[in-house]
Amino acid sequence: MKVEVQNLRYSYGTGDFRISIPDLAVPSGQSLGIVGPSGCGKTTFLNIVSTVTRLRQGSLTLGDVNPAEMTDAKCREFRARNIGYVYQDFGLIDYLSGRENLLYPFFVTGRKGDATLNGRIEQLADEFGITHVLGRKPQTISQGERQRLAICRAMLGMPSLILADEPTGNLDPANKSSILDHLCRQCQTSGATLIVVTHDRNLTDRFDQVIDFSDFAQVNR
Ligand SMILES: Nc1ncnc2c1ncn2[C@@H]1O[C@H](COP(=O)(O)OP(=O)(O)OP(=O)(O)O)[C@@H](O)[C@H]1O
Repeated sequence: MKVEVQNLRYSYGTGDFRISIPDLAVPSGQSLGIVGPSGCGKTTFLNIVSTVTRLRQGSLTLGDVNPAEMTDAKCREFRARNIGYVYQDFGLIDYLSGRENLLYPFFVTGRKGDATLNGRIEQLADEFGITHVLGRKPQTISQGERQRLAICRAMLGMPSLILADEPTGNLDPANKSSILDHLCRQCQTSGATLIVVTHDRNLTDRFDQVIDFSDFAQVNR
């Protein structure tokens, strides 16, 4: 899914933070790495692209869809079908097992019982080395295992866009590299567009383009 942004301006109701992006495009199937200091708006941008944060100024186009023309309910459905999001804090639900966490987003689309989906869980869990945590609750597994679970959840529905906020932040250097390679490879195979926020500039050579968000943000402190 092609992601295109033009003349985007965003600020929160409180605070001095402002972001302004004149023009940014990620062609379908390509990858973008976002770098920049803490607080420069990387997560804010992912939330706008995911349609969770509604844009008030400028335009965002996802494939041939303009989210500004859609209701919140339509955006929610669009998101569930087309976008996988690896949250910075993982966003796993404590009282659900690993497997239930993977399936949770599919309640929205009614695909929870889908046999293909269940088969893909086994395959992804094997590839990401988390088969042993599928029956366990998030608080009983390691940070790195939680992170890999969150990545698998984002990839499970074969979305055409994957947004990942520091997806390797809690992993050791060898795992960082291999998990990111894996994420990029999976996206290449499925043709998904990938946008990754990272603080680690050693990892950015994998992406088709890299943008430093300090060029876009204004923060008065
Ligand atoms: N809900 C909110 N209301 C007001 N200000 C906010 C809100 N969420 C974030 N901010 C501010 O907006 C700015 C950008 O935040 P954001 O989380 O997008 O930064 P970031 O680049 O992802 O940071 P980090 O690398 O630390 O995760 C920060 O100054 C933050 O304090």
